[in-house]
Amino acid sequence: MALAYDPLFITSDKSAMDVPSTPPPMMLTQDELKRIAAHKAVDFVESGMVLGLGTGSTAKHAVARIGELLRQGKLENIVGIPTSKKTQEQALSLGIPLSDLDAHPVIDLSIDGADEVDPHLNLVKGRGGSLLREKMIEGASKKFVVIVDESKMVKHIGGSKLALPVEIVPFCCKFTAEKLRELMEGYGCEAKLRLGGEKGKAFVTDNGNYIVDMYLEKDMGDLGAVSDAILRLPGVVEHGMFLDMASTVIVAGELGVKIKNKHSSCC
Ligand SMILES: O=C[C@H](O)[C@H](O)[C@H](O)COP(=O)(O)O
Repeated sequence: MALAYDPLFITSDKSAMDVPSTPPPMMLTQDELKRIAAHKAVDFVESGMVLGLGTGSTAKHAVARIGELLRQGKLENIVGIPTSKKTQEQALSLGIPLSDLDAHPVIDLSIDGADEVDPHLNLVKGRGGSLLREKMIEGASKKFVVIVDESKMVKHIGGSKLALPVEIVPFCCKFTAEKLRELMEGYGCEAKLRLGGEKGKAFVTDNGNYIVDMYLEKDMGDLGAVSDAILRLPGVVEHGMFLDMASTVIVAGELGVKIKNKHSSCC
């Protein structure tokens, strides 16, 4: 059944977004909203581009769409740089030619989901465990388009009582988790080693590392200072705060699609 969704209701203007131009459409599922945001992002893709391919339940719709356009001959000469083994598998199954950052150190456009987005377009990512490769690839991108459903929009990242993931080396992981907890104690932090690996063991990232999920009770305030402090801890590989990296965030909600661009997004 066709969705009762008005694709023409797209705005990058806050005031316009606040006043819906169409009656509320029928309820869309979260997955339908994710797909709508993903397809809108793929409109930015042009033939000949080197593309960062994101990971997760939203990004998979973008990868599928890119595969579909290639198959239809509407896109040509695309090279994809996958941000995880899972995305690599999906892209290969769709016939998307793949490469890596060694061969393509500059990426034209990356498209990926996020766990949280604040009004300045700072992100939390990595609840799916792919934050390191994502940060490397998206950080090497001329344009980074983030795709989310409206449930991901928050006032302050990391303060939602959902996890801020930190990738750490497996060596003495409890020691590093405790150091993280101590560092973030002032924010009411609980630090948990992520499980979900074989036989209930630790979750292992594509890079052979572990993840500590930090649950914070308070907002972090100076995100840059917190980021630096986390990265200074020996044993930490990377964290899931993506500060000042997104060029554009595409938010799909019940009332339409909102496009937020860097430097014109705030408040
Ligand atoms: O590690 C996972 C990635 O950062 C994902 O992009 C993020 O967790 C958002 O995933 P989803 O689109 O499934 O909510």
